[in-house]
Amino acid sequence: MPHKEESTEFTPDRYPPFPDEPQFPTVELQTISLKKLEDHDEVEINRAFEAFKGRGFVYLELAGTENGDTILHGADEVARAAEKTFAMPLEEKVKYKPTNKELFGYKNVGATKADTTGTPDTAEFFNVSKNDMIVADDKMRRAWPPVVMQNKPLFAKYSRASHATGLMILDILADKLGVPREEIRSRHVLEDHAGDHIRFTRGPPRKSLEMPEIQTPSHTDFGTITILMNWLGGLQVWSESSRKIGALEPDVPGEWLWVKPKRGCAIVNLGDAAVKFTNGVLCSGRHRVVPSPREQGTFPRYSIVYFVRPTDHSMMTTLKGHSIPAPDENEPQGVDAKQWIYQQAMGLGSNHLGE
Ligand SMILES: O=C(O)CCC(=O)C(=O)O
Ligand SMILES: [Fe+2]
Repeated sequence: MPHKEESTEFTPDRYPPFPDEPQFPTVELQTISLKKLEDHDEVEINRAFEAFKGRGFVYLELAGTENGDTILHGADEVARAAEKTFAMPLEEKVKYKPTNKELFGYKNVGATKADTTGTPDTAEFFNVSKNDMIVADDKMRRAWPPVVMQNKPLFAKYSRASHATGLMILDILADKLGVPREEIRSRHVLEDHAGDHIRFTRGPPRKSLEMPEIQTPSHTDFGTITILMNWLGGLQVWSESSRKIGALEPDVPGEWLWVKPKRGCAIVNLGDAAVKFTNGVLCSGRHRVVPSPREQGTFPRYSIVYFVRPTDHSMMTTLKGHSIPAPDENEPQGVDAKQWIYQQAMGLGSNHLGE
C-alpha cells in the first residue's frame, strides 16, 4: 500500500510566485555569494560590508559550499520537522514554555504585542537551542518533544553550518573594522552556552483580503547575525535604516517594503548585538512579518531562522577597532549577553517569558 503523504502543510512545490504588482513594493537587497566570500573575493567582501553598514540585510546565495548546501537543503527538512512539532496538541506544546530567562521552547500565538495598543501577534514559534542539539542527550539542559529528539542530528548539523557561516561573515566584518577576528570569535564559541537557536515559525493562512493581522511585530533581532530561510512573502523591512536599539515602532519616517523570497538564497541580517559591539557602525534592520500577499496567503507560512548570539557570559561592550568610534566614557559596564538579550526581549513586550 502506498504511504500517505507526510508533509501536508509545508508544500513549497505548490507555492505561487510573489505577486509582481506595484501594490507590493519590494526592497532591492544585494545578493552576496557565499562561495565568493569563502574564496576571499575582494569585490564581494566590499559589497557585503557596505550592505551590512547600510540596511543590514542581504540575500546570501548558498549553493556551492559545504555549509551553504547544508543550510539550503537542510532548511526544507527542518521545516518538515517544524510542521510535525506544531501539529502536536496545544496542551503538549505549552509544556515546553521558555524558562530560566531563556527564549528556548514554545511561543504561542498572541504571546507578544504587535503594536503599542496591544494587538496580539498571530505566529507561533518553537526555538530549539543550539547547545542542546550539539551535545549528548544526558548533557542537555532542557526536555524536548519526541519529534525534536528524533531530528537532533539534523538540527545539530544545521546549527553547526549556520553558526560557521555567521562567524565567517563576522570575520569579514572584523577585518574591515580593524578588529582582531579572535575578539569576535571568542564571544561566539560554538560549544559555549549562548542564546543561539533554530527557530521554527508558523503563521496561519490570511484571514481577510485587507490583511490587518501582524504575524510577527516590528522588531530588530537581538543577536549578532541571523540566517533566515523562508518560502513565502510576508517579511517586510523598514525602508529607512536606523541604529536605535529596542523600540517597538520604527523611529524614522519611512514605509514597509516586502522582501521577496529568493530561491537558493538565505536572507541574512545583523542584530542589535552587532550594533552594540561596533558602536553603531553596523546596522540591525527593522523588520516584521505580515500574512503573505494574494494567493500565497492561502498557505500557512513557515520560516526557519538561525540566530547567532553572543555567548551568555560575553560582556556587551564596544569592540576596539580602527573603524569603530570609541564609546562614551560612561558606557555601562557589567551587562552580560544573557541578561542583555533577556532585557531586549522584555522590551519588545514578550509576556510569555516569565522569569
Ligand atoms: O519569518 C520570517 O521571515 C522572519 C522571522 C523573524 O524576523 C524572526 O523570527 O525574528
Ligand atoms: Fe527577526
